[in-house]
Amino acid sequence: MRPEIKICGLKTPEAVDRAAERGASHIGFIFFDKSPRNIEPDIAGALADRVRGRVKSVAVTVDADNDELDEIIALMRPDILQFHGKESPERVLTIKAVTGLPVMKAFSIRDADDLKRIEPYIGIADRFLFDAKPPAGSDLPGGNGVSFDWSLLGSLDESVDYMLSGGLNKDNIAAALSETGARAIDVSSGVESAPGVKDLQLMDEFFAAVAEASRQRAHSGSVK
Ligand SMILES: O=C(O)c1ccccc1N[C@@H]1O[C@H](COP(=O)(O)O)[C@@H](O)[C@H]1O
Repeated sequence: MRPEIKICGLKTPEAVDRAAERGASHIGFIFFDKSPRNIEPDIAGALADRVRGRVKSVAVTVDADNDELDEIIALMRPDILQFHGKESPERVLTIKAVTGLPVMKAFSIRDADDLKRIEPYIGIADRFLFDAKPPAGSDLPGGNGVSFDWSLLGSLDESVDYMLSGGLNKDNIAAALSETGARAIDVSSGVESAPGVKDLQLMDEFFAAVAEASRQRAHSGSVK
């Protein structure tokens, strides 16, 4: 079965429309000043409106305060909040209760201990997102185009619902799916021609690579 696909860091109508045409399940908008993908909430709202009801929109924030979240929710009207910082389980719980929105909590993974950090969030976060640790010196907690050791996910309980992220692209997505059996994937810089610039051709090639990998896996009878 084809995984859910989130295309993250969108900034143009063309890229939003192409993601929807190709069957993206989610589109993500980045609210982080230092990111080349940073976008204003009202612009993100207008972009999300193009596909509202067909593709879920995700607001990606990093330790955002209440005022920032209020503004994003009012102007963008996201379907899901993605927390990509050090938000505590209590913070996730509070924001869910106050906003009524589902929260996807991101974790950066390098070793098995990093995966243990999800434990206090089980039953609180609606989904997890596993990304790589940022390279030394990076200003960004995500969107760095680097992968982690996917075999680490083999230790996860089947019931843990997650999106696989970090350095995915058309050339490695088949291996990533085969190794992890991920039911949802997230890509940003792997479909860009330059930081923050989505490339429609690379997006097409990514969707095609996912479709081909999914066909192969169905053909081989893989259940992972
Ligand atoms: O993309 C960013 O600039 C960003 C900034 C701050 C927090 C998260 C960010 N991106 C997230 O990281 C994943 C992985 O990106 P990539 O595919 O490795 O480039 C991306 O999908 C966003 O969810």
